[in-house]
Amino acid sequence: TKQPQTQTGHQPAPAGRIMSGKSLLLKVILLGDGGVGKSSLMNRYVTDRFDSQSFHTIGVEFLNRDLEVDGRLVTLQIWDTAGQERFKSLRTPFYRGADCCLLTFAVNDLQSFQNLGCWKKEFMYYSDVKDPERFPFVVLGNKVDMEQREVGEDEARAWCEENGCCPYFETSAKDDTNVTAAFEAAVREVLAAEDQIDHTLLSSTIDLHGNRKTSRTSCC
Ligand SMILES: Nc1nc2c(ncn2[C@@H]2O[C@H](COP(=O)(O)OP(=O)(O)OP(=O)(O)O)[C@@H](O)[C@H]2O)c(=O)[nH]1
Repeated sequence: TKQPQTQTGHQPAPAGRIMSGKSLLLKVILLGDGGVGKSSLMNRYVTDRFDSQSFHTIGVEFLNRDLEVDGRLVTLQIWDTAGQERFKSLRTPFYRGADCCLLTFAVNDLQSFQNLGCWKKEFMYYSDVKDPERFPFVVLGNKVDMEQREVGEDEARAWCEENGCCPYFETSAKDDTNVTAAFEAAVREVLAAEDQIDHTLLSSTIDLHGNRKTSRTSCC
């Protein structure tokens, strides 16, 4: 059984990597159309509950959960945003300081899948991401418990490959399918991106003019 430590709030997290006690504090943000199940995924992961009557989010909310990934203690601060267009100005100020973005759609809603690119663009526009090519995204195809699908798994995986080779998870907040795996993957993506930066800095060279030279490897 899960024994999460939770905390709720409505203040933006400070930007940058900070420690919460002995654990690393990571901010992940859930984006996607209204009704795809962002709040349900966060609540399933942190409180192990599912509400079939959940209300639309207004603005943003966050919950914390402590976990250990590959021997590292992490406090995951999960930000759930309002997917409805009318709440755009309330959610975008909270994109800053995110360490990972979880782009979410519902597999029974083609439009929500087609909008993934818009969500990615919106995130990149309002966040303070320094290196867009290395920023970690994870894609979640939610509601896989529903019988009628409008988006196939292959189609979703192809989109992920074309859009930065981001990991893809088919989830159900209702049945608790792949929810833990998806959030843990987000943490691993952040840690891997940091390791890559460290590695790049270590392996880079300074040329005669004082410029740092690095060679970039493919993400796939
Ligand atoms: N069958 C099924 N229903 C789900 C699942 N996840 C969420 N729902 C339902 O879908 C509806 C919308 O879920 P929310 O979690 O509120 O969606 P949201 O993306 O947070 O919506 P906004 O707050 O408007 O952005 C609710 O009725 C949920 O119970 C799932 O995995 N399977």
